[in-house]
Amino acid sequence: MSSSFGDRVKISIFGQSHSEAIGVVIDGLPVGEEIDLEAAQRFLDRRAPGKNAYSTPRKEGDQVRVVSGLFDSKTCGAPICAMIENTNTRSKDYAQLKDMPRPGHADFTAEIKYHGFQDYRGGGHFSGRLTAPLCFAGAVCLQILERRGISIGAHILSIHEQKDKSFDAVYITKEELAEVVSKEFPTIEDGAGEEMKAIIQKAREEGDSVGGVIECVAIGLPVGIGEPMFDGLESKLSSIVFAIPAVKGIEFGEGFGVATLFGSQNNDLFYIEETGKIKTKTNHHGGSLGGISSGMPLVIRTAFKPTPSISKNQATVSLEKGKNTTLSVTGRHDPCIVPRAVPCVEAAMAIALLDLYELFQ
Ligand SMILES: Cc1cc2nc3c(=O)[nH]c(=O)nc-3n(C[C@H](O)[C@H](O)[C@H](O)COP(=O)(O)O)c2cc1C
Ligand SMILES: C=C(O[C@@H]1CC(C(=O)O)=C[C@@H](OP(=O)(O)O)[C@H]1O)C(=O)O
Repeated sequence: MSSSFGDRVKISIFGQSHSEAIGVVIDGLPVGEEIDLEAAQRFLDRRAPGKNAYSTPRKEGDQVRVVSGLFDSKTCGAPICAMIENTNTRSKDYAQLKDMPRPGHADFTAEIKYHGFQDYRGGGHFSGRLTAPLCFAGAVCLQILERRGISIGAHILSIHEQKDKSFDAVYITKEELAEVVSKEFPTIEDGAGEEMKAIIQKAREEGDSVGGVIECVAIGLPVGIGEPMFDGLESKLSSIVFAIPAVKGIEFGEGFGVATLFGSQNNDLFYIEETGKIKTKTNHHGGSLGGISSGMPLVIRTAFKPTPSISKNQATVSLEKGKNTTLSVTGRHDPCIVPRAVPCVEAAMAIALLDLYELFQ
């Protein structure tokens, strides 16, 4: 399996949902960078399962243990290795799923690809649980980026058909980002958040699940981050964001909306600010021109599908018997992935941006 990302700052994620531990090795970080492990832990806590009614009931402390790579709290040139124990596994929930693949999950494709040798318990290496080490790596990268004047924050833009307000793609500030990120249910408008919680609760009661969209933004980027073709901002960010399980779409700036605009509507017009800085009046391009940062806020929207494991009866097959059958998934599942995935998208963006920033240096 290939679970590594990055050219300068490289991460490699290991473990399975029900193995002894999961973790990440981070290589190529700039040296002498102080890493506040308590702040990193707080970042991970935003994703941790088992904390509220719209999360899986599986309770994990997600305490990170850094076993190497920091000396006197600073990056020292050696790779950081961080481990997170799996403490609350219940593998019996998965006994029948080896034979009857869940519609929408990776059971079927993993079974065929790995000839039945894959660890199917808890989704194995395909589990959303693997976003815990992704968040640790992201938290480390975020701290380094903050020191270079770059801030990242995300919010829930929609759940099912309920929408929150969008970020102001031109004038979004660091303070606004910090405020939304500090919320337990991160929406800009609290009323929209309450409606979303009710939608998730209803889906859960009906044995169903819902999806949604996360909007994430980076501000303070200098002009020039991103390499040609395959290593442009869009390419790099898409590649890491699609590593988050259940992501099915990503948009930059106006995204799919550009298809219905005229050039005169979509072009972002340049002007010179009093400071002498060149900016654009609008931000349909979402901060990326030619895959290179323009200095405007970098705006992405990520679509998450509804959680595949639901208790409604659904058609599947028995692989052993070679027969059609039906399945109602039991066990502990998120009725909606989106609320816990907010820091995952921030983390993915931070890792990709630090990797590209180090090339830009
Ligand atoms: C934070 C997080 C939590 C998730 N929780 C669940 C879950 O409880 N049950 C489930 O079936 N899928 C869950 N998923 C999604 C599956 O892991 C994912 O759909 C599956 O691995 C198949 O991958 P794909 O959807 O990207 O194709 C979660 C994903 C994330 C990011
Ligand atoms: C444990 C986490 O989420 C898990 C993600 C997940 C999946 O299929 O992705 C399925 C469930 O696993 P289990 O059946 O072992 O409880 C979730 O609880 C986590 O995010 O830390």
